[in-house]
Amino acid sequence: MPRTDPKKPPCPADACIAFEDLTAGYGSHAAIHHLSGKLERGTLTAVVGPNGSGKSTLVKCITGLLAPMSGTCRVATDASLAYLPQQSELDRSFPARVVDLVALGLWRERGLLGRHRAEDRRAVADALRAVGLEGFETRPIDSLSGGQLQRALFARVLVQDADLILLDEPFNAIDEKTIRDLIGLILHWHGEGRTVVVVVHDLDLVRAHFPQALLLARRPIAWGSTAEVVTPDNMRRARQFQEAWDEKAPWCEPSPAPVRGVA
Ligand SMILES: Nc1ncnc2c1ncn2[C@@H]1O[C@H](COP(=O)(O)OP(=O)(O)OP(=O)(O)O)[C@@H](O)[C@H]1O
Repeated sequence: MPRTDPKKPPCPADACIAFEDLTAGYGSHAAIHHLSGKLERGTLTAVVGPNGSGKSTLVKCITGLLAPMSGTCRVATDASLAYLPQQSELDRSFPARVVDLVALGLWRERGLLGRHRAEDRRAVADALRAVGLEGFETRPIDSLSGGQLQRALFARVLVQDADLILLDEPFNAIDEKTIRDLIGLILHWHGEGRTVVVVVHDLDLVRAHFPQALLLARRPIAWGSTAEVVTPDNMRRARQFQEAWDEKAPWCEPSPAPVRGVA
């Protein structure tokens, strides 16, 4: 994991995540190029951009699941991390009950096979209540609707009690009521001073609820306050850049345009 590599300089004190000329991707194929900047502690940031613009790749870099091709991605060493991947990456056929799925959020404290204490069972019950899934404890996860599964996954994040929360497209194929409830949890986490990073496609949601935004199109297009980043002009630039992207281009060409609003 980048954040535990003793050869790398530590994350700046006010930052939860710091990128320095980060280029990342798969094999020899880069999906994000030359990202520099930092996310301050306690911020709520939406990562936006067209399909294939590198949003999930960036989140995977932050988790340490993907190592940079060049540059660095550093996470504060004292920040515990909770990560919710896209639902499409989850195996719903895994034979588990809702309560087991949520209790997985405690694995750091208890280990995967550790016995759960009364306080753990309380934490899981509280989390299920908070996401509106009281009474679903023994339901097999493959019997849940998409929205109910997302609520259960948010309950797992709740019990993780992490300083840094990364959510990859948590509102995909979810109804409006569920989105409202999940947004409420995200705002609550932000209010508690946690750093929250969410990949979001719905720009109305971003404008309404996210103070900060990072707009990607294989490279950073804009980063800063949402009002300055999610503008028609920037969205058009992102689309144009993404559509003009040459998959066979050398992966390390410098960014041709300045990035506005980078911290
Ligand atoms: N495991 C992988 N192996 C090879 N290429 C990948 C892999 N995952 C993603 N890519 C490629 O990296 C690029 C960026 O993908 P990424 O999933 O990060 O984009 P995204 O912005 O999250 O897209 P979307 O909005 O469609 O979810 C795409 O060209 C994609 O095909």
